Amino acid sequence: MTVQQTPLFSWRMSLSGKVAVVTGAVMGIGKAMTEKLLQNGAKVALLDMNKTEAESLMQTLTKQYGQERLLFLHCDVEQEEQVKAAFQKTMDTFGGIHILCNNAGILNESTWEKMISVNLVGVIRATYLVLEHMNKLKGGQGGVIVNTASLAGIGPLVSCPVYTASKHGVVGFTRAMSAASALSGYGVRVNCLCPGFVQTGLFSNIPARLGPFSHLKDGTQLLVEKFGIVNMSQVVEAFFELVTDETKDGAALLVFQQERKYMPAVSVTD
Ligand SMILES: NC(=O)c1ccc[n+]([C@@H]2O[C@H](COP(=O)([O-])OP(=O)(O)OC[C@H]3O[C@@H](n4cnc5c(N)ncnc54)[C@H](O)[C@@H]3O)[C@@H](O)[C@H]2O)c1
Ligand SMILES: CCCCC[C@H](O)/C=C/C=C\C/C=C\C/C=C\CCCC(=O)O
Repeated sequence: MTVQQTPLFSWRMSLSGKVAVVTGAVMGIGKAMTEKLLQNGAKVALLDMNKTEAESLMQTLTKQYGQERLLFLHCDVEQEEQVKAAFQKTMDTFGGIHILCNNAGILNESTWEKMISVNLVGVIRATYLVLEHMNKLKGGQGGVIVNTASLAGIGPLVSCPVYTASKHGVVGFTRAMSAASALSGYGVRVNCLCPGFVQTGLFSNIPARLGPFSHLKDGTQLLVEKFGIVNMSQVVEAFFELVTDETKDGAALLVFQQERKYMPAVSVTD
């Protein structure tokens, strides 16, 4: 990968000509990530289940960035064959995959097994499948994976125990997978993004999403007031740092309303 040295010892990867895949790409945080990648010269494959939103987004993006840098692929991250086919189509169209953003996620404590399936199993599945293309030991060019976790990946969102579990799982998987990749020589960095509350579709109709814990909605509202709402631009800047800063591997970047900070790694061997 092309790197440029910038002050303060950070190594920035240029995105010009790089190929990125974003899951959950047509709305909310995934859409903002997609736009940031395009603004910085990447080609992007947008994977999502929502064909209607995809259609209008693709029209807008095509006008701005050109058809040759874009690909929409209808894909449910729960479906192994769809994810495999989407990566293959991206390889065939753009000739490689350098960046994977495992962003697709849902919040519904009533359908909790599905939530684990999308939020955690989906991330693991896409990671293993993309490594078939990215892993330097398998002829790939290396790359970076950024998983969208949440502040609920490092502390409890009490009204959402299973959502919390799914995001703690994403943080744990990120850290261990990063170390496994480094020790194995895959040439793939793995980081995760942990935003606070962000104004998106997921952050709406909250009481209904809490299912058996809808009676805890007032406490949730207090937590929202305590943490505040994080602007999408802050989320996107944090995401961009995790993608481009070559020194970040196994990092969990917390995004608060006023600041962003890295969660220190905890060692169990010291
Ligand atoms: N909004 C927040 O407050 C917040 C905070 C921290 C983390 N997150 C996380 O950010 C990620 C994006 O959420 P958002 O807030 O942008 O939500 P959103 O609902 O606005 O967007 C989610 C996107 O994912 C897609 N999607 C859902 N299930 C899918 C599946 N099975 N396969 C493929 N695509 C699927 C949807 O169609 C949609 O385009 C999620 O992982 C979420 O947990 C959200
Ligand atoms: C019901 C709203 C759903 C939004 C989900 C989304 O992922 C956002 C969650 C944001 C914050 C709440 C989660 C946990 C807070 C607990 C601890 C944070 C610890 C912060 C610190 O250690 O400094």
